[in-house]
Amino acid sequence: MSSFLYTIQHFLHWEYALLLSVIMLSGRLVVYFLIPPQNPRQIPAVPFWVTLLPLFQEVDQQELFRKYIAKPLYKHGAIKIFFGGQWNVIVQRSSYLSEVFKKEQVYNKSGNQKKIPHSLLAEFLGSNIISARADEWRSYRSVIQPGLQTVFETKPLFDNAQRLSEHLYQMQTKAPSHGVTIQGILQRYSSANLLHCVFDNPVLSDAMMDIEHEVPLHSTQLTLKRYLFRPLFMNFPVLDRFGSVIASRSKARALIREFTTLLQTQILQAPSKGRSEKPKSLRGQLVSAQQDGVFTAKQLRDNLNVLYVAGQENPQLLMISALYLLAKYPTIQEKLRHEINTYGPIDSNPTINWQRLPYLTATTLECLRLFPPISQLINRQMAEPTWLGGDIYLPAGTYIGYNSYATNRDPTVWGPDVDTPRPERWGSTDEQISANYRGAKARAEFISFHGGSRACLGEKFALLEIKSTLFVLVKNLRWELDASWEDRMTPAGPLHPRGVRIMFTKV
Ligand code: HEM
Repeated sequence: MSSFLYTIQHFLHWEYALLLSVIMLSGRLVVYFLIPPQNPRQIPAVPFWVTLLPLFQEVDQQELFRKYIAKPLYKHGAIKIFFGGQWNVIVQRSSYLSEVFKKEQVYNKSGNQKKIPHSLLAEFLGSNIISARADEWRSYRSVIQPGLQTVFETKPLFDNAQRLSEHLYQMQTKAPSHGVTIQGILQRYSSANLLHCVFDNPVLSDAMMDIEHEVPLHSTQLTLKRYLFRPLFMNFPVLDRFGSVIASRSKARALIREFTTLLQTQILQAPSKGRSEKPKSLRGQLVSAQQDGVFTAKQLRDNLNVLYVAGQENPQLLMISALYLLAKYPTIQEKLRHEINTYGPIDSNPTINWQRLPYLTATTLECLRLFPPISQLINRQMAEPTWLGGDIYLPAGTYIGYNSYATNRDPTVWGPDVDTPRPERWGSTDEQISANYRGAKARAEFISFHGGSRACLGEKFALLEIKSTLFVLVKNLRWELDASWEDRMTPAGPLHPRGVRIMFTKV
């Protein structure tokens, strides 16, 4: 009997201990994850559940921003926000951002490979030119910068844009009662531009524009994006620790390997057929860096992955938003058409004098201001405790980032009509627009391409690409939003119109 009682008591102790541990662990998790840290004390926190809402319901992140984030963020210039399984600080005010961009050694770049090293995102992009810092970054930059800050040809961009406008029109005539879903074709188009102009591969570029046929690089990238950016894993990357027992994460890992191999074979090792390798082409720079021992095989792989993804994805997002804005605001589209038509005829190998197209430049900048493709990014960590702008105490180790969407729409900078597209705000002549653009970037009021020494290296190419695209499309087509498409933005990730459908007619 007594041994029976002992067993029961023992069992109860064991049960209690387990229960207590579970309660304590949950308590610690709640405290760790959900209760914002005390510091920085000077700024408020967005309730943790706001960033988790897209996991549970259909939301529009533009509405979430307006409802829960805009007011405290604009009031304090920075805010605490729960993202990627941890608390971070998002900086919005230009004067604070200028400081962040200038003091690299205090506001250390710290990408996913440091922040969440076990995650699939870290495995995919590793340590690369965007996320690395100090000597490692300088070494990457010495190789990559010459390949990106070269003179790009306009002809391949115009040729591809011409094919794009024909495809869009054909897609429209095949299903005349519905708007064209532009996202997929724009992914192929921006890949084609990047492959031809930056990676010096006209053959693969041509295949990308042949939309009747599948291109493995394109289809694998599409599937990989679907698997990699699952909201649950974006919000709780710690779950990637158990990736080997979660079928969808194993699949994502396999897709990363497949995509990486395709990039290596099709870009770096591709035969030189149809290629007129330029002395400092990005492809050539990368290949030489490995041959000369400047890059290890892993560094080459990580940088190629990030260059392809950033170089393809960001222009694609910008094109989606630009087509959306021009569809929604026909007056701007017509004014642009008028400027382009008065430019006069262009020959088959166009050398465009962009200075004669100020409204096109201003429209491009206005699209970039309203919908920066990288709408929010948190990839810096405090190397030491610092008072940001003398106002906000940031302890060492704090993760900080920026929200370009918020900074680019700051009403104290851009005026009360900040949410309305108005290309005229940039000026009417090329000189005015260039001066305003340079000034807004220098003051960190327009941060779509970031700023300071870590500013985007692809800016020149991206601007040429989007201007060429709009030039040809506006000349050939007129478009409007499909009235049956619900005008809403993506629930999470890069902020842009979700699945936008557009009706095209010939001009
Ligand atoms: C509309 C198009 C683009 C936008 C809006 C854009 C935006 C940005 C932003 C915001 C950053 C800074 C990221 C950070 O804070 O860590 C960046 C960095 C970078 N971007 Fe872009 N990007 C675009 C196109 C491109 C293209 C086409 C390429 C190359 C093919 C490119 C290459 C780079 C590189 C190499 C960096 C790293 C610069 C450094 O840290 O030294 N980008 N870009």
